[in-house]
Order: sequence, then C-alpha cells, then structure tokens
Amino acid sequence: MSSTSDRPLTPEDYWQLLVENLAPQRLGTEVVSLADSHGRTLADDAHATFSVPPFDNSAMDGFAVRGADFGDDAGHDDGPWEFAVVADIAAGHTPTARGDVEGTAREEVGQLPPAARIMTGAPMPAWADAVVPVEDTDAPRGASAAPRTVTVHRAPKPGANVRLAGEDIAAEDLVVSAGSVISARTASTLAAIGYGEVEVVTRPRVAVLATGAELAAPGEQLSPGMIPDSNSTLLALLVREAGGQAVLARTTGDTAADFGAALPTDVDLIVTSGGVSMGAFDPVKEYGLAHGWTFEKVAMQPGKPQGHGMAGSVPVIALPGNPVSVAVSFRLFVRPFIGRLLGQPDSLASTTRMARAGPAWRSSPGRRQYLPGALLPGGSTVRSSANENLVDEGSTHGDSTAGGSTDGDGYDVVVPVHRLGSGSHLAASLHAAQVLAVVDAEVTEVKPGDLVQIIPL
Ligand SMILES: Nc1nc2c(c(=O)[nH]1)N[C@H]1C(S)=C(S)[C@@H](COP(=O)(O)OP(=O)(O)OC[C@H]3O[C@@H](n4cnc5c(N)ncnc54)[C@H](O)[C@@H]3O)O[C@H]1N2
Ligand code: MOO
Repeated sequence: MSSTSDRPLTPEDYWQLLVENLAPQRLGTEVVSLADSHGRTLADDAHATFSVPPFDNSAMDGFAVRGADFGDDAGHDDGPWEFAVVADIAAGHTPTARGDVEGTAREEVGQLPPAARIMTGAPMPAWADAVVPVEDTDAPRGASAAPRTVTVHRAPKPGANVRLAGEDIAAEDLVVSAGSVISARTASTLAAIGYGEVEVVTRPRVAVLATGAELAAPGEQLSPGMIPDSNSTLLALLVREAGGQAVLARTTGDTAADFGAALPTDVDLIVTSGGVSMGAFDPVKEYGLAHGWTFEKVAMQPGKPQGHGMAGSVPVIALPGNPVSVAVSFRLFVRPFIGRLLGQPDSLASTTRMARAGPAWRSSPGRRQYLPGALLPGGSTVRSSANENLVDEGSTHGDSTAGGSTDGDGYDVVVPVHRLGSGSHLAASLHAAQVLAVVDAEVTEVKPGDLVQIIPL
C-alpha cells in the first residue's frame, strides 16, 4: 500500500511503509573461497563437518603418559618417576605412523612404564591420558633427538594438558547462522569446521544518483554557486560498507525528465539524494509523484522529507539532499534495506546501546533527533563539541552548550561532533561521527550526564 500524506510518521512507521511498498527479497547466491569471503553474508547455516579438535591432542610439548603409572597416591612432587620413551609424535603425525622407538627401547629399558615424546597439537597415543610438559622432566628442550628414557619430576593431574576431541565444537553443531556477515574471525571459524569455500548472498548492485544543478565533482574547481557533490561518495561507500556494490554514482540535472532518464534498470536498488522537499526544482519528487511513489514527512531531524517507489522492477529510496540527512537516513532506512536484500537479520542493523551526554545540547521539538556524536571513555570531562576548533560559545544558533563531566559509571560519553549539533548541512564534520545519539521527539534539551541511546555508525 502506498501513501503520501502530510501527517509526520515515526521513523519506525516509515520503515514499515517502505518495506511494505518495496517488498525487499533476498538475492541469489554464489560460492566464494574463504579468502574472498570477508564482508560477505553467509547464505546457509554452517554446521561443523567434524568435531573440533578432530582428535585428542597434546596442549604442551612434553611426554604423553598414563596417570596410573604415577601410583594412586603419588603426591604431585613425590617423584622422580622414570619412563621408557616408546614413541616420538610430532604434530601432523598419527600415533601409529610416528618415528617409533618402541621395541629396541623396551629391551634396553626393561620394565619401565611407557611415555611418548609429544609436541603441541600432536595426537595422543590411545594408551596415554595426560601430558607432562618437557620443563617437568630431565629431557632436553628444543630441537633434539628423543631420549630413550625420561625422568619426570612432577606428576601430572589426571587428564592434564590433553585437549579432547570435540571439546570446542561437536560434529554437526550449528556454528555460524545464515545471514551472518563474515569477519576475519568468522572465516577462520569456517576454516576450522571444515569449509574451504562458502555460499554467500550476491552483493546487491546499488545505483547512486545525486540530484542538484549546484553539484560539482569532488576536487573540481568550483564556479559561483557550486558545491562539491559529497553525497555520491558518501552513498557509494556506505553501500560498500553495508555489503553492496555501488555500480553507478553520478549526478543528474535538475529536471524530472533528466532524473527519469538517469534511472537504471539493471540494478537491485537505486538510492537518490536531493530533490524531495518543497523546492521549485525538486525533480525527484516531481518525477516520483507522477509515477506513484510515496513521499512522507518523518518526525526525525535530520532527515524529515523521505520518499520511495518502484522504477519498473527496481526499488528506489529517495533521501533528502542535506549531507547529514543522507548519512542518518542511510543508517535508518537504506542499510536495513540492503540487509534484507542480503538476508541478514534486522537486528544486525538495529544495534543500540546507551551513553551519557557530555555537554548539553538542544533538539527540535516534535522530531526525534539523530545527532552525530563522537564517543569518549566514561568519566571524561567534556567542554563542548568533539572538535575543539569548532567550539564557539558565543554562537547565536549553536545547538550545543558548554558541558561538565560525568562520573565514570561504565557508560561512554557522547559529544556532538559540531557546536551546531545535528545541523543537516554540516558535511565537513561527518568524518568525526562515530555514533548517532537519539533524542526523543518530546525532549528539547539534553543535559550533561543524561543517558541517551546511541546507534553505531
Ligand atoms: N520550504 C521548505 N523547505 C525545506 C523543507 C521544508 O519542509 N520546507 N525541508 C528542509 C529539509 S528538513 C531538508 S532535509 C531539505 C531537503 O531538501 P531536498 O531533499 O529537496 O534536497 P536539496 O534541496 O536538493 O538539497 C538540500 C541541501 O543539500 C545540498 N546537497 C544536495 N545534494 C548534495 C550533494 N550531492 N552533495 C552535497 N550537498 C548536497 C544542497 O546543496 C542543499 O543545501 O529541504 C529543506 N527545505
Ligand atoms: O530533515 Mo532536514 O534533513 O533536517 O534538514
């Protein structure tokens, strides 16, 4: 169901409307090597193909022994005890395929109980149940031939220094769920449970279209009235951070016809910036209204005017043009949408926690504020905004005011990245933002030390 109304929606209601209207479906899959899997989203649950560790093995360089050979009531330091070294087991060897000194050793050492020299990670002989570290014996450390006998000075506790098969993960256990984003740690876990390649969801192809006749390419000489197009870069790289690929990042002219002509058909999503409010030259809104798109006012600041619709079979999310509005709207609506295309659980994009406000700052009445903030360790003393160069207590329209300190009670401290608070045009300060601090619509002033929700960026 599509709707375009004057009644402001909550961000949650707008997200529901957007999902209902655009109906995001998980994309197809492809198989990639673990080395290429970083940042990709796992398509299916990954179960352990074998137990980890796959076999009982030694946790120490030393000697595998039978606990019973120390005598039932042998105290820990009641030795010495002498053993015949009947085997030499390196990691990567099996106890039966070892450089075995059994036989000759037995004849030479008479009735001594057996020990096997064993290295960390090497499989335990079936008859042994504990490992004595080499430091607790008279055997040479480091590179050396296995001795024929070994004297142990300290009896091992039962099962000491043995890592049991399956004690990490049992065979067939669910280890990594479908929808997980593969980090370096995840990829190493997948390797450990038997995978060399994995099925991942295809990266969504996302076209980025920035509208505005005032836009010049980044780095280009500016003629009067022009500004650098920072949103294309922001959106293209946010798409990449979210697991998609930006296949087109360009500006379009300022007419509805230019805009319509620039809409690609061979992508999974189009994200636009600009041209959605009340201006006389708002091409996205003009084109969208003629094509059944939805435009809403959302009770949030920044990011009030929002739109979405279908361009043929391609969903379009139309964000406002102000750069901070773009960053906030992407975090709230586009990132979770890309998450849906990737089959990620919504919870991945909705993580929040609490922090204490550093300085005081103001928030517009009736709109939930999403203030770009930097985090400082709990207990930090805060003067004002995160970037001291920007502090100007005399500002007549500053949103943040001088602050104090907070007790070190375990919460980080959140500080606006700019003295103008959540001003939606503050493009040059976005780099300092680590989080968005969320302030309820009915709150107009945040005081130092107040607890606020924060969303990691
Ligand atoms: N009469 C009203 N005017 C405005 C309203 C309103 O309700 N009534 N809402 C304001 C709010 S809130 C926002 S947000 C903006 C949204 O405007 P548009 O989406 O139409 O965006 P533009 O007008 O095209 O641009 C806004 C602003 O952002 C700059 N911009 C645009 N594109 C880029 C880019 N690619 N890179 C960097 N900066 C960009 C542009 O120059 C403008 O300064 O509308 C308010 N107005
Ligand atoms: O909603 Mo606009 O993004 O505040 O400036």
